[in-house]
Amino acid sequence: MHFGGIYEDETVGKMYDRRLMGRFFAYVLPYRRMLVTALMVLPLIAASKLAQPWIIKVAIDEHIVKGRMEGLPALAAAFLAIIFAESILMFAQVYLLQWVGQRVMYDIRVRLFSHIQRLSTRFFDQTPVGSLVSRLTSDIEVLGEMFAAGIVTVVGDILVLAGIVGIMLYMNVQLSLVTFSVLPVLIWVAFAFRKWMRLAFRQVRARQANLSAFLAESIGGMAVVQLFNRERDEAAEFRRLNASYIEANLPVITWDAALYAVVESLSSVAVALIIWYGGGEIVKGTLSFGSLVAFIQYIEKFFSPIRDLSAKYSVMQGAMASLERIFALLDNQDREPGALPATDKPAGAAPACGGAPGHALQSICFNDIWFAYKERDYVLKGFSLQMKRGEKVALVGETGGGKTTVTRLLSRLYDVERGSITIDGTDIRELQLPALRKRIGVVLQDPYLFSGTIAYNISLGDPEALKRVEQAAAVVGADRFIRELPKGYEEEVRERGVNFSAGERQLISFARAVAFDPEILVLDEATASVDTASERLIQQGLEGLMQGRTTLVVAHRLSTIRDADRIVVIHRGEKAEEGTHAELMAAQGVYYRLYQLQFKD
Ligand SMILES: Nc1ncnc2c1ncn2[C@@H]1O[C@H](COP(=O)(O)OP(=O)(O)OP(=O)(O)O)[C@@H](O)[C@H]1O
Repeated sequence: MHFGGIYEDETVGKMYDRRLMGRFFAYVLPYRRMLVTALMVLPLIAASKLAQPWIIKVAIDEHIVKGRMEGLPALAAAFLAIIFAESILMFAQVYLLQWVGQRVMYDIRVRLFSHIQRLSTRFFDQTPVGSLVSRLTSDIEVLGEMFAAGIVTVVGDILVLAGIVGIMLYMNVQLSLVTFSVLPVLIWVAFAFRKWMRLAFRQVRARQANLSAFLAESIGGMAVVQLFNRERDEAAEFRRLNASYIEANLPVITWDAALYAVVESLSSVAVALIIWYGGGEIVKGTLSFGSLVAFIQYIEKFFSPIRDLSAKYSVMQGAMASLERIFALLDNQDREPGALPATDKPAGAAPACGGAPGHALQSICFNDIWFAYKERDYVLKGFSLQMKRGEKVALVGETGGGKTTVTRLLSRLYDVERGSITIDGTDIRELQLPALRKRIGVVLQDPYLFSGTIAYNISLGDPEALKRVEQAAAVVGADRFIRELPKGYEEEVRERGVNFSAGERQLISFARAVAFDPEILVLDEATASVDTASERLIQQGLEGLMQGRTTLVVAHRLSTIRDADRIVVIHRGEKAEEGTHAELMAAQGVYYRLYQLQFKD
């Protein structure tokens, strides 16, 4: 479980990665017009920032010092107008950038989700759901921050900085050089802090990942935690992870605060230098008073983007790490299997079940199939089974024997490694997945219900199935309890169907299978036992469900088994016995012993 280790490999990348940004840019490209508009506003904002101290300088030097009133109101008005224009431009720029950011996030989310939908069952076996959810949510959110935190406006900041340097040099070269003497220190500090911050961030993100993974598991398994009185230990573990997260944050806070303080005091030093040196220049008459005031204002405008640098830096770093993870997922090619061209028929796929494709005697044929989830660890070893159209075959055997696996292979959640499965003589690997899955209706061992109405859960939004909802519910006998619900078919199902009993959930999932009207039915009976009344209901439901369909059922209830046309006993991935209930009982083999075991009471 979740004690100690790091759950997710936390990659803390570079601040800027050309390759990643190049790929990311492809998503921004469709919105280039908006982006360019936002960028075009940047020089205007920079100009208005630069103009303000200049107006003050003119007001002081040309009017206040000289005692000339005329023109002063006009200057004040110009100052106001510039501030007003700047705020409008800022609004436009922030809005445009955020708009682009939101669209880009939307597009990446859609792309990522449809990519995930096409990944194979094996991929989902190996990937924690939590990590996929965070790819689609928090990782993409971080990309949005890149727009929100004004990374793009760094271009604007650079314009402002360059403009300030230019204007200061124009006003007074010597004073500018004196002021700029703090710059080497500033640059050194910024670079040194960046290095330290990067290490600290790595820790923070790793521990944050631990914390989220722990939460996902612990909240997901809350019922177990509560039933086994594990709250105290879970809380202790949470405190530990939480504390280690805070601990990792402390250096970041320290560096952040220190950077802020250092930049702040350097800017004060610069102001002090201006007053000391500039004051002397005024006395000597080589600098105007207005220029001195303008100098001080420019210096403040010079330092403020530098102060924000650390925040922008951390956003960029987070964004690079997120991009890395998002692209890694997009690059994952572990797709659901496609259809093989008929000529590529795998070896060993001879139609051993007899008959030519199209009119074979057997409906379904498992022909010497081998399969392993993990390399070489075979779960099925040369399993064969033939089923006639309309036949009802039950798979039984001890737990872990491979029964469910047989059903998964039939609907191609996984592909067989050796041997073949044919339906009406055609290898299922030659069929397109949607075509194959349209023919097979599957009832899973643990029926999964979505949040939505009952009608939605039966039809899953399929228009054809929707027409058959009530009829399907009636066939499996689910209509009785549904009709008693206050809103009937429109009753809301909460996440995973928690507001329904296990038996009701099963009946809904039976109705779902019927609504899709498949010719083949695969039924993995729930192992959980239900009370006798529900058992009878479910039994009746099953009969309705199986009517007229070729059915492969993983059976746990002996009542289901008894009237199966054939029973196949699977033992450690191999067929141990096959026959009707009566035949197998008479043989007194594995089935007989299983039966005895279950009925010994
Ligand atoms: N997704 C998976 N990844 C790895 N191993 C798996 C996976 N699913 C099943 N197995 C393993 O394959 C074996 C067969 O599992 P399967 O579910 O087919 O058994 P079963 O006969 O249906 O059991 P039960 O009666 O308990 O449902 C088991 O040993 C199981 O641990």
